[in-house]
Amino acid sequence: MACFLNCVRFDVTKTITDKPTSKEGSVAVSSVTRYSWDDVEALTSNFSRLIGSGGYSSIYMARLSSSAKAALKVHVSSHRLYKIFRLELDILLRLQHPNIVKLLGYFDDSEENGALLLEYLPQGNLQENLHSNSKQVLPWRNRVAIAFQLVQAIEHIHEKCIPQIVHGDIKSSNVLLDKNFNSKLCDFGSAKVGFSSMVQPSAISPRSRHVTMVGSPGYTDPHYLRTGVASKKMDMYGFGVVVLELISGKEALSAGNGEMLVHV
Ligand SMILES: Nc1ncnc2c1ncn2[C@@H]1O[C@H](COP(=O)(O)OP(=O)(O)OP(=O)(O)O)[C@@H](O)[C@H]1O
Repeated sequence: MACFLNCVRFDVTKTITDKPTSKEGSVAVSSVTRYSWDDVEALTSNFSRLIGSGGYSSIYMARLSSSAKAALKVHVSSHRLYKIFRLELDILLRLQHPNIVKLLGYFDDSEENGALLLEYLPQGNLQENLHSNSKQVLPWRNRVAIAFQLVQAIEHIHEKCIPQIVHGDIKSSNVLLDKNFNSKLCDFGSAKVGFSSMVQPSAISPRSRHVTMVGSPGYTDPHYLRTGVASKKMDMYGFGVVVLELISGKEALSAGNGEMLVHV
């Protein structure tokens, strides 16, 4: 319990520059807790329960109090991945929307290590709910609501934030579900903000032979793959694939024959 007393509470809106604001007014998370590493260990009971993992991170169950649960996303320790953590942190600090995962706090050593404390979504991600045999079949009304809520989250980052945000990795495993199966978009580690969301990345030069592209097989806009130019359209392409998954119940990329759903 001592750790909670050590937490630094501050108004993050005062520390952030160049923050996107909503066209409906200035929107930013008003208060987010900055934790020490000791706090992180205490919150997760020494990382005792892994609840998810991704390419860059591991996600652990955390407890804020005896009843309140949260999810702690610990980024893999490295200088390169620290930049992804900072990007995701900076974006989440600025976003507040019912269909976007809420940031509760974070740990940042300003060098290589970072962690995000997020609201806990007990029904896991949409991919598991659609394609795992152990899960109940998702009713049609939930599927329609999830599609509608996901596109509202996308509309918010594209049209209501200044500068605009392109998520860059819309896929069913980045859509989390709360206890009532409401959807929350997560994972802003591939996002592009403002001008950078409309330009060709520097890695894509005529002379460069190796091009680093972000994207998930089955969901990536072919135009982005051809040109490297990120745009809002790449998010809409990913959204279209998720809608196909919701309607058909098939995976974006078949584990069996590697066939892409968009080609079926
Ligand atoms: N807030 C949360 N509540 C419950 N589960 C979560 C939460 N955040 C993440 N997860 C679980 O962890 C998985 C990975 O999370 P996330 O996509 O944020 O990680 P990542 O390292 O950025 O992954 P990627 O490989 O897609 O880049 C999710 O698909 C989900 O199953």
